[in-house]
Amino acid sequence: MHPKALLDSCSELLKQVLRFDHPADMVLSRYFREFRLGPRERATIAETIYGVLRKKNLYAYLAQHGSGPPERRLAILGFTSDREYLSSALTDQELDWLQRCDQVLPEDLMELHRHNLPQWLVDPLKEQLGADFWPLVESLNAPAGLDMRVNTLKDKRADVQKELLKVGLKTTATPYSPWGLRLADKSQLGKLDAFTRGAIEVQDEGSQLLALLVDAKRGEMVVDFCAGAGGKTLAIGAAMRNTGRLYAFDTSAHRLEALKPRLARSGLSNVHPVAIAHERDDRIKRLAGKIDRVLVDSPCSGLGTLRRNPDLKWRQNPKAIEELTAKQTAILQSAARLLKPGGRLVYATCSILREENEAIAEAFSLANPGFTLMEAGPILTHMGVEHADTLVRGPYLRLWPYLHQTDGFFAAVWQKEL
Ligand SMILES: C[S@@+](CC[C@H](N)C(=O)[O-])C[C@H]1O[C@@H](n2cnc3c(N)ncnc32)[C@H](O)[C@@H]1O
Repeated sequence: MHPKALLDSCSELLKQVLRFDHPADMVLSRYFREFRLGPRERATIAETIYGVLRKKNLYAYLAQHGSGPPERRLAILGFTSDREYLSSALTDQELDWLQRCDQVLPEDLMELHRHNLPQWLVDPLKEQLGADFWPLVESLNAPAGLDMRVNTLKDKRADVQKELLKVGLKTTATPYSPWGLRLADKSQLGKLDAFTRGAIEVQDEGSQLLALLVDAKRGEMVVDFCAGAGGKTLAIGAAMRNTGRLYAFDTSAHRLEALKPRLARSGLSNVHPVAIAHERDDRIKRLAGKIDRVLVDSPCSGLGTLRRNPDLKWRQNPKAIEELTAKQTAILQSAARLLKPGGRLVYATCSILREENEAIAEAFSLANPGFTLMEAGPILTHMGVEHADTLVRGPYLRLWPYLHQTDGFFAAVWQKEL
């Protein structure tokens, strides 16, 4: 594709994405389904769009001084291909403006143009993190790597690693999860034999650690309350060695549908997907007091995944967070009723906000004296996770991209009294 056409595609897509009517990945997949492009062109377009979303404050500021349609100026600033290739698509005026942009020094910029966050997010993050605010910002504005979980029901991690190396994919064992492999470069895994036979699934190391906290055992009754497309369900089902009964609940039948082909690949037959109407559904009431372990991977702002979904920081707002926290409280309270005496409850999010994490857990502990908060660190150590003490803040699991190279995750664990 000629660089001029590629830049035009980026500008057109930015116009749609920056309306924030739909998630950016949805807009991109629709575009790629409509226009058949090569893998390099798709990568350039996607990275340019994500690059602009990551640095929207800065680019909008620099774009004020250029000429031509604003989306084109943003696309030029975020364009990920090499400068020579880009230059061949630009007018002399644009080249001149771009050169002036290159000369702007970070120390001359206002804070808002350096952190590229909406102000409502800056204050709570600074309060929570102090001097670590800037390392966090830097990590959130960088693209994420690609982690996989090895399905230990089918293969050993070391064997899969050797198999992938034979087809030219160099991986390293993830430092914390005993199930994980990390790819140095992003690759398409869908056609690999290891993928089609269910030996690997794409899953962030942080998500793997959440499934490890459940510590589901052979023969148990387990509920994944917000199973979605089943990322954690598959990990828990394999940990149960395909025995017992694992219910995968979700209010979205559509998301549960996406679990089915993954289940077929995984070889698991202990998983029972159930679409529920809401968290007080009658089907849940029938299971009250019968379940050994419950994972609540709660709907949340997703702000821990900004490396992969940078549009979320522009799509979320304080009102939406408030609504989410009410939902999180209600779901956790309902899910807790499922547990047997002595059972384990895990509440998790992929948010970095205290409101969706510690605040929900603290309120639950206060309202439910029959549940004892457990220390996440020793549980993870018991599960074979090295350096688990570096993954926690107090009793809670707290993962950060700048510290752990995972998405941002939170988890709290309770035991119901005997
Ligand atoms: C964070 S996502 C789950 C991701 C999934 N566990 C995974 O590992 O891929 C949260 C899920 O909660 C579901 N959800 C929202 N409200 C719910 C409710 N009241 N009860 C159960 N699930 C709900 C959403 O449909 C969404 O799939």
